[in-house]
Amino acid sequence: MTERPQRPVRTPRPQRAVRPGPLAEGRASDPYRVGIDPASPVVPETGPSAWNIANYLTGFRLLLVPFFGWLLLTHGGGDPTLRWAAFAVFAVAMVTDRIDGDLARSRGLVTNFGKVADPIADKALVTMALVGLSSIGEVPWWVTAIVLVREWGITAVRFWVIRHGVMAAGRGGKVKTALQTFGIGFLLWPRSTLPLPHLWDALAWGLLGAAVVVTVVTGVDYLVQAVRLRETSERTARKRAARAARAARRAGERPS
Ligand SMILES: O=P(O)(O)OC[C@H](O)CO
Repeated sequence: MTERPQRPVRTPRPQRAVRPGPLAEGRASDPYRVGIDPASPVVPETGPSAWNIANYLTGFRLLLVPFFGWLLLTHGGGDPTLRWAAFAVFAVAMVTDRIDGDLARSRGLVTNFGKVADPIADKALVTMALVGLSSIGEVPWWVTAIVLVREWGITAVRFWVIRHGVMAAGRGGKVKTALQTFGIGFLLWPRSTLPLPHLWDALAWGLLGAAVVVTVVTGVDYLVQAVRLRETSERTARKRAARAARAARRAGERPS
């Protein structure tokens, strides 16, 4: 009987390191966990779970959006009681925005999930308010369009750069949200039923006008930050280094 030739023994290939997803709570040293908000506290080595009280509050705020919309739009926005109720729900939602941010910072519950979900919840509420007010003829559609293009455009930009780092809400964004909140809040009031309606009108429109300006300015600022983040991130640096190494290898292989 002839002996079968032995098959060469294969050495196992080294395993590639698994990189956490962009929303995974990596270690503080993980370049994928870069936040560009200098005010953000450093996430500890083993980051907090995304299932925490601050993120529950963000989820609660999202759940309030359809209820708020229903209160605003029922009877074409003409029922003063429902308008006050819509205002109250809007105010509660915006107060939770403040509370969840404070809780996350004071209890070390800042997560990448929260940094992305929190602005989305704010935008959902502002979208419902402005679309609702425009559809009942109380805010011009062009104002709503400018604000929504900026808000959802910046959300898209956040996902565009997410592999390079989490672009958390900056100070300008927070000022913008405060101006929008107060402007929209006053517009939700049934002002014609109040004493001095012109005064409330002037206050509401002044605040909303300022909000629109800050909304656009901070939108441009975020865009600049996003482009800079993509150009200077560790991920881009690693890609550049790998490309340079490949080019050097190819140059070395070329016959002289
Ligand atoms: O301007 P943004 O997109 O960062 O949003 C700011 C947040 O709404 C602040 O809570």
